[in-house]
Amino acid sequence: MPKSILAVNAGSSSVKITFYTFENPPRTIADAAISGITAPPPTLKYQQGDKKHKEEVKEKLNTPQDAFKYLLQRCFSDPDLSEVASVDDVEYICHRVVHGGDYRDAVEINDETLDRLKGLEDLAPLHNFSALEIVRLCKVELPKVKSITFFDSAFHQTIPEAVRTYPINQEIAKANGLRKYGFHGISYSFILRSVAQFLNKPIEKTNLIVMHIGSGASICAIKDGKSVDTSMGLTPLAGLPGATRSGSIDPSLVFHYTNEAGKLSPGSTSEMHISTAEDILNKQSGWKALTGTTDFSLIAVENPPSKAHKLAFDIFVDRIQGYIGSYYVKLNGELDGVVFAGGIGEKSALLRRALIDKCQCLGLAIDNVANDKGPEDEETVKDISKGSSKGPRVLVCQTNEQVCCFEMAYHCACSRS
Ligand SMILES: Nc1ncnc2c1ncn2[C@@H]1O[C@H](COP(=O)(O)OP(=O)(O)O)[C@@H](O)[C@H]1O
Ligand SMILES: CC(=O)OP(=O)(O)O
Ligand SMILES: [Mg+2]
Repeated sequence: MPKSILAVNAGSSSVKITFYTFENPPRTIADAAISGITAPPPTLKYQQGDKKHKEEVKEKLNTPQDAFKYLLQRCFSDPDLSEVASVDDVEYICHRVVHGGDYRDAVEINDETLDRLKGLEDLAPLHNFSALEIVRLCKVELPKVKSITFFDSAFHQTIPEAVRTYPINQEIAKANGLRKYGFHGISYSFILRSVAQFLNKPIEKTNLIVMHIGSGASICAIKDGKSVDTSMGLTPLAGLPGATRSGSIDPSLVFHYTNEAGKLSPGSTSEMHISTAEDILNKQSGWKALTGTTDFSLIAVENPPSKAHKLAFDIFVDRIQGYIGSYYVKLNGELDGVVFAGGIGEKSALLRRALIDKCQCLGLAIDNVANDKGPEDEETVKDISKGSSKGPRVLVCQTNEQVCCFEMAYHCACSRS
């Protein structure tokens, strides 16, 4: 029986795993995810063949490693899942890691690379910590399986110097790696490839403005198939607001917020050096601070339940509109399409309509019926532009970070054998 490849996407509040057959083209064997680790009880979503279900998890899962172990066990013990009955059936584990510093490519994990990645943990403690804890766990508990890490930041290594450099003391900036990195790159490369194919254009001639908007939200300007700017920065906090993140604010706000802000947060461990300010801006801001909910589907409604919900919606539209205007100019108006992706981008017709209405001056227009319908389950890219529109296409892309990790691992494996 061919071995499988396991792709892992660990977030601060969720862990998703997918098993694929190690063959070309790959076939999904099973998909499992735990969400709500930080807001118990956690929920399990499991899909294997036609079997699909969702359940509340009774066990206590305090960390992403607990969730990962639970998911593995759940898959290995499923009598219908004979293709992955134990670790012996796994050839590679591909881990999505948000911050890869200066790494341009995927990295195979060994003592040296793991040490280098540890050095990056402070730059994205909220994201990298959980992913690397799972990498470490795999190294100890599944020592025979090769782990490869794929970085969200790698796609943005093409961002020009004047865009990625912060105007601060450059010696300090270089010594501490303080620059714009940008994230969601695994998703952007999947979207770029899918959209270029949909538009029947070579990737290296494709110009797009892509939004990956979910609980974490960012936007990217792609020129000739390369990232030339993105809204996230040194960390995933910069740019657009999100479920619990403030997005860009005046940095001085930190010093006026509370006098506790600069101290280590009570949630900080000896390995996660998070200040109260980082904790507030990353975990206690965004939709949660404005409305009490982190669920944008309760905010993006025709009749918002409160003024605060309406304000949260309007803030999001305003910030995205600002980036679209700026990126349109950066791309010299030579734009093939504007693409919506991520949980909100793929599911909220209301957000798409409100935003495109505000960008009409760029020639963007949508077909309301196509927009309301959104993409079908198996439809990766859907065109929702108004038929008569001569402007750039408006598209929805159902992104898939897991499959992208798999494809890269497959590519690495093929090029080595
Ligand atoms: N119909 C909808 N309308 C608006 N927002 C939605 C809808 N469905 C899901 N969402 C939002 O999508 C978010 C999840 O997006 P996703 O990209 O999956 O998140 P993550 O950043 O955790 O990977 C949810 O928090 C929810 O707010
Ligand atoms: C980079 C980032 O913000 O990731 P996520 O949206 O999964 O939190
Ligand atoms: Mg995500």
